[in-house]
Formats: sequence, C-alpha cells, structure tokens
Amino acid sequence: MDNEADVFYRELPKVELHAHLNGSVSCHTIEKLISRKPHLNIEHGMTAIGKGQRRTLEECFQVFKVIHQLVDSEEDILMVATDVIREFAADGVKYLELRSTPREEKNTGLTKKRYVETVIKAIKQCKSEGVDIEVRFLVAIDRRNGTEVAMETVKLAEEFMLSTDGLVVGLDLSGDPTVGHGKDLLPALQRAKNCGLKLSLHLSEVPSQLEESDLLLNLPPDRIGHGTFLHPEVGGSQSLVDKVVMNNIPLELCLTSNVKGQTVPCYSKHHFKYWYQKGHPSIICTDDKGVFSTDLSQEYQLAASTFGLSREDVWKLSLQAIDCIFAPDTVKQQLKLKWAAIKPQVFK
Ligand SMILES: CC(C)=CCNc1ncnc2c1ncn2[C@@H]1O[C@H](COP(=O)(O)O)[C@@H](O)[C@H]1O
Ligand SMILES: [Zn+2]
Repeated sequence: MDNEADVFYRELPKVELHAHLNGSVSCHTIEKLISRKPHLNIEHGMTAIGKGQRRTLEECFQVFKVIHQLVDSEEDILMVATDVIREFAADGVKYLELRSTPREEKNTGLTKKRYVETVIKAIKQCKSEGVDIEVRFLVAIDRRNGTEVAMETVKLAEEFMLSTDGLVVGLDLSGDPTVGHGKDLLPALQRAKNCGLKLSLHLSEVPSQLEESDLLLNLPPDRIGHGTFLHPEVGGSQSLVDKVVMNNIPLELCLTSNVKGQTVPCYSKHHFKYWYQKGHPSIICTDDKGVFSTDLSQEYQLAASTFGLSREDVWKLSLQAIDCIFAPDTVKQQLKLKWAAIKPQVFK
C-alpha cells in the first residue's frame, strides 16, 4: 500500500524536462513489445536495471540497442510514445518534454521523417483523449553519428518546428559521451540556435570533457543535461561554473541514472547538492525511467530524503522548473495557475 509520503510525491504537480523516449519504456510496454517479436529472444532483464543494480556506462548503452530492436516500426513508436505519455501523466507530470533520436529502419520502411511524425501523432492522440499533460518534443542528435547527420537532424527539427504549431520546441544532444567531439557538431548546433530551436545539451556527463564543455557553453545552450563534472571539486573548473552561472543555464539532474550508471558514487555525493546550494536552477528529471526502473515522483522523494528538503522546498523545486521549460510564456502562466489550484490538495 502507498504510504502518505508516496501519495504526496505522486500528487505533487511535476515538470519533466529530460526524458529519452526509448529509455522511458515501462516493463508493461516492454512485455507487449516482446510478445510482438518473440523471435528476437529478448528477456525483460536485458532492458532495465533493477533496484540496487549498477552498470558501466558502456553496458547501459548496450541496453538501448536492445530496446531499439524491439521498437523499430511506426506501430511500435506510436504505442511506446502514447504509453510513455500516459505513464508520466499518471505519475502527476503536468508538462513533459520528450526527446528522441529519429531513426531509419530498413526492415520496416521507417524513415526519420516518419519517426518524428509518429511521435507527434502520439502527442496529439493523448491530447485528444484528454490526458492531463502538456507535451512538447525535442529532436535528438546522437553525437556518435557525426557532423553530417547532426546537420540533417537540425534541418528535420527546423521543418517540424515550423509545421507542428509549436510541438517541436528544440534540440537535444545526447549519445555515448565517450564517442565523438562536440566541436564537430558546433555548426549544426549554431544553426539550430539561429533558427529558434532551443538547445538542451548533455554536458560533462563523464570526466575530462573540459575543453568540449567550454566550447559548447559558449553557444550558450538553453539547458544542460547532467553537467556531472563541471564543478572544480570533481575535476571541472571555476570558469565552467562561472559560464553556467552567468548565463543562468538550468541543469537537468537525474539522480538514479547517474548512480546506476556509476558516474556518481552514491546519492549523497550527487552534484544536485552543489548546484542547489548555490541557488542555481536545478531540475529533477528521470533521464530513462524504464531503463533505470524509476519515475519522477521517486526522484523527487529521493532528492528530498538525501538532501533533507522540506515539503515546501520540494514544492518550490517543482514550481521553479516551470520557468525552465522551452514552451512560451503563455504555457508557463497556465502551468503556474494549475500549480496554485493543486497546492491545497497536496498540502491537505
Ligand atoms: C548510459 C547511461 C548512464 C545513460 C544515461 N545517460 C545518457 N547519456 C547520453 N545519452 C543518453 C542517455 N540516456 C539515453 N541517451 C540517448 O537516448 C537514446 C535512447 O532514446 P531514443 O532512442 O533517442 O528515444 C540512446 O540511444 C542515447 O542516444
Ligand atoms: Zn539523458
């Protein structure tokens, strides 16, 4: 049975700004995918990292390859995206920015364009069904694929930004941080920025990326994913921190993801503490709720128990995330009204 604390975190209205579509697929949806493709011989243990388990970064990235085998058609993407949106809504998320890397699949005839169209279709379908959540989409660049693919992806994102009535709001840079260099992606990212796409970049997710982070911070991005190794205590530098602070760039922080992926040794050493204590915009996110077997309520609860946050602090944290969304001010205002209406129920 849920205890009173669990109920508080689930009923707390929340904003999710860092969620990779294929990393967010729940056990329930994975079961459905496995039964559609029994010949692949994929077992559930291959797609998620359970409680108390840890994996190397490399092993985590293998998990995405397995999920991609299961999700390779228009039909799969539609099911996965609608399920993920409904699950976030059921967890009390009122505004979600979903991100995903457009993929081409020769076997099923899936194209990158069709991929994005299908995610958009899922967003519209949930809206028309009255699911209580606002959803926007960030088109993702996988850094492993290099300069040309990055530029193509930006063009695709640009087209969709113009044709979807504001559903595509930005661009994500992700993928295995140990592969490739940000400098090769700068022209594409610069173009994206110039055409009005917002930028959320995975930055300093692993150590020794000082030069790359410095380069990418000059853009500057609109939000940072992880930023685990930016500050001097973990091998980053004061000048990187100064750039983040000066430009007031919010950080998307994913506690379970970083501990299970072993870039952070334990919850109490998570860099949430460093940035939160500074009063810098810090947003609690899930990253890959399916792969890391978590949800946003749990992540808020974990942050609160680890860092001694009061319920009022937690409320402020979720409210402050509204200012960091990529949708326009009108959406921010509507969300703030919603928060105000829900507050008495949460603090009953
Ligand atoms: C390995 C680990 C600790 C993961 C968490 N940190 C991550 N860092 C960088 N890129 C990621 C991460 N999690 C998901 N992604 C990206 O999201 C993709 C899966 O979602 P999608 O297919 O884009 O819909 C992955 O292939 C990868 O490109
Ligand atoms: Zn991520």
